[in-house]
Amino acid sequence: MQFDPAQSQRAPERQKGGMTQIDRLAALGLFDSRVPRYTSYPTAPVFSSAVGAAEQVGHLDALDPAVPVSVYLHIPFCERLCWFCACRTQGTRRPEPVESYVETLEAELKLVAPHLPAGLQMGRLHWGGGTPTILPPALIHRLAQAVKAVFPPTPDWEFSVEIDPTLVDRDKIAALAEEGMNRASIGIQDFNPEVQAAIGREQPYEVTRACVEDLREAGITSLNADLVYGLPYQDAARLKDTVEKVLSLAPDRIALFGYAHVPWMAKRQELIDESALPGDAERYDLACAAADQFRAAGYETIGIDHFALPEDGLAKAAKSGHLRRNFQGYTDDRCPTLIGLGASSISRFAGGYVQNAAATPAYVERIEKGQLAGARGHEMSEEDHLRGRAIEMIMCDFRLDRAALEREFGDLSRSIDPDLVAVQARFGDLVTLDGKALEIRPEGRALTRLIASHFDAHKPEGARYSRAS
Ligand SMILES: C=Cc1c2[nH]c(c1C)Cc1[nH]c(c(CCC(=O)O)c1C)Cc1[nH]c(c(C)c1CCC(=O)O)Cc1[nH]c(c(C)c1C=C)C2
Ligand SMILES: C[C@H]1O[C@@H](n2cnc3c(N)ncnc32)[C@H](O)[C@@H]1O
Ligand code: MET
Ligand code: SF4
Repeated sequence: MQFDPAQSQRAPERQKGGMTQIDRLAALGLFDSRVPRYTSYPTAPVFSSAVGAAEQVGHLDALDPAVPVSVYLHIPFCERLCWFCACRTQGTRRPEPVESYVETLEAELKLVAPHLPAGLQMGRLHWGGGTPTILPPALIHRLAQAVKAVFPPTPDWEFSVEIDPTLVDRDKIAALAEEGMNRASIGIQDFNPEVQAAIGREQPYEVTRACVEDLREAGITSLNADLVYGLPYQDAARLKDTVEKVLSLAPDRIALFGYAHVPWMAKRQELIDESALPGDAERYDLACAAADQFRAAGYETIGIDHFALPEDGLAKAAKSGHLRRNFQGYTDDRCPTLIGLGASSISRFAGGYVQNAAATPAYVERIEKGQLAGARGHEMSEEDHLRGRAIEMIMCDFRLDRAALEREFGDLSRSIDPDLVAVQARFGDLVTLDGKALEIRPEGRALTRLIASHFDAHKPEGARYSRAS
């Protein structure tokens, strides 16, 4: 779902020289290509184990205390394990593993603290997962205070939390709000009971609605809802109904992700009935129809898979050219540094990426030995910075500003010129190219990830990504 829905063309209007628009996109590789989602460049699968704790220390020691950092904290636990989910998380119904993990996070914070320059502040904090709301109120307070002790928040800091509406209550929301939570993201995915049964995730509308009311009452100013298209048994009527229910909750932002079926990566997806997944054309039409519905309700399209009300920070960032991409997807966060804490978390520094050991036991082992948990990563060359910015521009703005890259990177910016020419040769009038910029026209936006991948000099040989559409 990667286009401006205002311009999206559904049958029968999408004829183009005897070929339907969808046939044309298919011929260009929309359904066959397997390309990254570019939440970073280089992407996580190409990180090397040659980078680890030593580089992490170097990057932390080099931080400028005058520039606030963003902090991401990963909670890899859920009470239920939805079959469609590709996130790094494990199921538990007991409190002990969660409590012990919080202790490890506290220990990690103590290991990081001596490497931070005096006076460094935190501009943003995000708790993701997994399900952070698996923490009981006492652990929420303990963890938030441990983070704030090491990273004092700026006066206007933002604190966002990923919330499972079926695993949260008023006490947990009150605890989070007391600690400063002002943004929240709820998982919805789909409201249809048949679809929910097919993804192993029961979630009544009423429970979701009550959660939203509690969050609003607690003072949440920006609420995001996650949806997924391309799930088993989804069809036009069901998705339309889901979108109507979502609209009745009036979220400020919506993420509408294309279902990534990657059972070789996420074993639990073997429980998904592949024969019930929508076909290529149906999947494309589902995305178009949902996007049209959000547009009609006053939401603006943000990048390839988000929508936001015009007053929301994400829409404002998109309009002013300040939209950015990070591991959570699209963001209006302009902090150059993201410090990731917890199992599998990725830190982004000016000089490179460092990912913590991914499996929880391996992460815990490192921290218990008194080492930082960085286990993989990538040191950025100047050309990596150039290509990373080029890809981010395409993913965020559908426009690669060649002139801006020249201003920032000088002669080095010429190294992407052959790729610009190759993109124009392959995608023809779906893009425009002049001396100043490459632009993806609305009809070509479904191909955005594929076009971005032309600028990727690190495409791994064996990595099996999810589909491009
Ligand atoms: C919170 C949910 C998700 C995050 N990423 C995905 C989901 C559902 C989806 C996803 N991420 C990757 C793939 C495979 C390649 C692709 O299709 O593009 C999929 C389906 C790649 C990837 N992204 C990250 C990592 C570490 C990886 C692959 C390697 C690995 O599994 O470790 C970064 C990353 N993605 C998410 C988070 C929270 C995160 C790092 C902190 C979220
Ligand atoms: C964090 C968000 O990631 C999305 N998410 C989780 N697993 C997948 C997948 N396999 N494909 C697409 N999106 C997914 C859900 O919408 C979740 O809420
Ligand atoms: N675990 C929560 C949910 O599914 C948050 C989104 S998925 C990381 O609702
Ligand atoms: S969708 Fe959310 S609740 Fe379901 S398994 Fe994934 S992280 Fe856990």
